[in-house]
Amino acid sequence: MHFHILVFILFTFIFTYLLFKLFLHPKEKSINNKKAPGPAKLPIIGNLHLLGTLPHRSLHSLSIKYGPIMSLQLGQVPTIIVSSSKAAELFLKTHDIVFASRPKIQASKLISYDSKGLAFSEYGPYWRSVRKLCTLKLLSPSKVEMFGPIRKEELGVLVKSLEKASMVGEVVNVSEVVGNLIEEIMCKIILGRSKYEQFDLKKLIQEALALIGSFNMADYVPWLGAFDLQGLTRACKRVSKSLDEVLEVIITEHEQATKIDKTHREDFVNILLSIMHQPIEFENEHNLIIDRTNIKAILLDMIVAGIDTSSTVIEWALSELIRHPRVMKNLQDEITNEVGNKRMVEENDLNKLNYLDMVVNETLRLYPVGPLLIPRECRESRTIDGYFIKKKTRVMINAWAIGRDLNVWSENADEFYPERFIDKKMNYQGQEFDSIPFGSGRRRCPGIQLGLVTVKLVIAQLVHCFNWKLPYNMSPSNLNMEEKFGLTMPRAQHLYAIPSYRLAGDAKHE
Ligand code: HEM
Repeated sequence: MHFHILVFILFTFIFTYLLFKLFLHPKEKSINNKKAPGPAKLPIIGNLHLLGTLPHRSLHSLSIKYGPIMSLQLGQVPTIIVSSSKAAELFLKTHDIVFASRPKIQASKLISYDSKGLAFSEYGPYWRSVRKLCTLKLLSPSKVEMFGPIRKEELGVLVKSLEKASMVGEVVNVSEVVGNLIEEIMCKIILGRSKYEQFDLKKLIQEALALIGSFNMADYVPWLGAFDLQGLTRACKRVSKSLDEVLEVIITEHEQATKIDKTHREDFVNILLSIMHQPIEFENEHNLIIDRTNIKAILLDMIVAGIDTSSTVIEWALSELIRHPRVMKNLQDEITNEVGNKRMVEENDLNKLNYLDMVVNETLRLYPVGPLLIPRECRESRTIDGYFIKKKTRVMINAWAIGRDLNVWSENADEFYPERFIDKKMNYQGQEFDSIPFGSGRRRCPGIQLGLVTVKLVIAQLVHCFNWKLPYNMSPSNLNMEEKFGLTMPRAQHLYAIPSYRLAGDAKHE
């Protein structure tokens, strides 16, 4: 019985699709507008089969054939892939407002309260208000500085445990300890604490990250979504229910603590609760009164966007430093010259460490954690560089390809060579397009400052306090550097290394 219904539905869709192709397509063509070049597509799936397991690499190869503005059909979604810095500037600066929206994806609808957070909400008064709120109240320079003691404390704990490991020559899973460190830091900043006996917050966050990053057929061939063939709809609903329960507990706990003690520590939950039920913005008579659902959606976005990003950058930087002893030595020398060898690095040392900046810029160029940024959606039909782009077209910016463009970065573009940034200062505020690890334009990352200070401090500390060598006498040049594709782009294999403590015996490290 069910089988017959399924066959009937499939035939109905295929029939509708063919009708659409026969009668609508010629009409489209008759409009004299040039489409960006792209590969031939298959019925129903379009070009989905060309993405492969590492879409940023497959799309880069295709762009060499079809050009920096390439047209694809992903299932039923017309898509433009942007693969050069010049083209990115057109989409993210010249015509930024046209491409400042996000497509609705199923995972964000189900997990992130119908996209009521920041990262996946469509462009408009709601997004503008929430963005302003997050930039001013949560991620401003003064707030980033205010959370400095949390970074210092957590990093101190890690250094102590690594010092113990170094005494016995233990092999450390660097990817795991860095991941845990960033999770601890971000959960304390966002939620006030990271450990809860009642539930496994870390596991839930990992599940949510995996679901938001997964490739869901429902987003590309919506009529297939009804069948939930990948089981992702069910998984999203289950994780969303558990996360909601957890957020309710955390918020209620904060509300009760505030009633008892007015001098509570500031974290994102408390900051947001202090403005609950208040209008946060008046714009063309749009008056957003922030409620509990808005707060939960914003908190979730901060957790999802804030944790994996920073830890992935640190993991890649340490891998490249271990692979390049010359660069590692230059960096350690710079830090020792500024800080000495009797104390740990402090946050206010960071602005004197120019070589560290270059190492971080080079890591972000080669390993942008969001290789295709977060997809954009075209808000109105527009002709860009002679190519007609229809309203609702999805736009993906291949930041990975842009950072490795031979025309911009010369023939050694694939090499880790921080010195290329000696005369090229990067501030990621939307002026440069040769490397765009934080995106650009209105939707660029609002957590740049928090991300950069965390990444720089952790890298500086770990190479200042320790020398690192690969286990089992592995040669640095043999370290596997393959990546995995997802919401972020981490190493395919965890990084393992042996630390040896290098500060003076009486050095202070708290
Ligand atoms: C080194 C660390 C980080 C990197 C490399 C990074 C990268 C990115 C990228 C590529 C985007 C998409 C931009 C676009 O579409 O143009 C983004 C968006 C975003 N990031 Fe970050 N990010 C980092 C850290 C953070 C942190 C620490 C937070 C907050 C706790 C954060 C919050 C967000 C949010 C909320 C968005 C969505 C913005 C919007 O759509 O308006 N990020 N980030």
